[in-house]
Amino acid sequence: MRFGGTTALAGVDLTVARGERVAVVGASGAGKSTLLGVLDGTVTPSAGKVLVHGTDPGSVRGRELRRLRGRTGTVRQHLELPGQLRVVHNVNAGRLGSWSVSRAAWSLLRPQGTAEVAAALHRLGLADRMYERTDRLSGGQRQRVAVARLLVQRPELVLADEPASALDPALADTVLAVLGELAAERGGALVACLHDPALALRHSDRVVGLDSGRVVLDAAAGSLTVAELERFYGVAR
Ligand SMILES: Nc1ncnc2c1ncn2[C@@H]1O[C@H](COP(=O)(O)OP(=O)(O)OP(=O)(O)O)[C@@H](O)[C@H]1O
Repeated sequence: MRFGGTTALAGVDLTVARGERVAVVGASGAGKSTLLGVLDGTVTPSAGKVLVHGTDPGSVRGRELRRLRGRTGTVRQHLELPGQLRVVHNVNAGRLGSWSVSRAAWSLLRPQGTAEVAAALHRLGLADRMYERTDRLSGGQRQRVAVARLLVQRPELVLADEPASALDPALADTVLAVLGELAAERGGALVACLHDPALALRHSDRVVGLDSGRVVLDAAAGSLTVAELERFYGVAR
């Protein structure tokens, strides 16, 4: 993947299998977010081939593309949750793709499927925030709303870009555990970019390390130590 004169990903050859929880690690600018973008179809690779759920996203259109996209869910680093909407609407946005236009429109007046929204928020410690305006929440609370959105979407492939960056250690563990469970519920996979080496090792089966867009580490999480991983973040302790 090239952006003008910058090579963000080069020669990446990677297969993620069902049931895997993969932590993607690497220093800032290593290509982690670009890799997730290529997987969820928001970044079109300048060369090479990507298959998601066995399909090249660039080869399908219309309903087939929407169905394919519905099977992948992403929590982004700079998530854009419309602040003026209440939490319930932002969570329900996760399943707009599976609703009719009339149901989606009606839901803005009378929120639909609130039991599932409440259950998702409860899982993330936000049970009492369902009808609050999203812009009244803290950064960490908004991050969890974005995760709740994935819980109601129920994707098979769960992609997360620093999903715990604004959270305290206990909540970071909760969110990573919930994301792993979500992928497992559909027999899918979790691919998460994580800056915290200990968190990455606790919540992944496999660690993929990027350096200047290349895969320089691909190992079982159980075979790595926190100290070894810190090297990939340029962290000196
Ligand atoms: N839309 C873009 N336009 C131009 N360059 C880009 C774009 N997106 C990424 N890049 C460049 O590609 C490289 C990889 O960026 P990427 O965001 O994937 O890194 P990262 O590992 O996710 O970093 P961080 O940990 O800081 O989020 C960087 O050099 C970045 O400047």
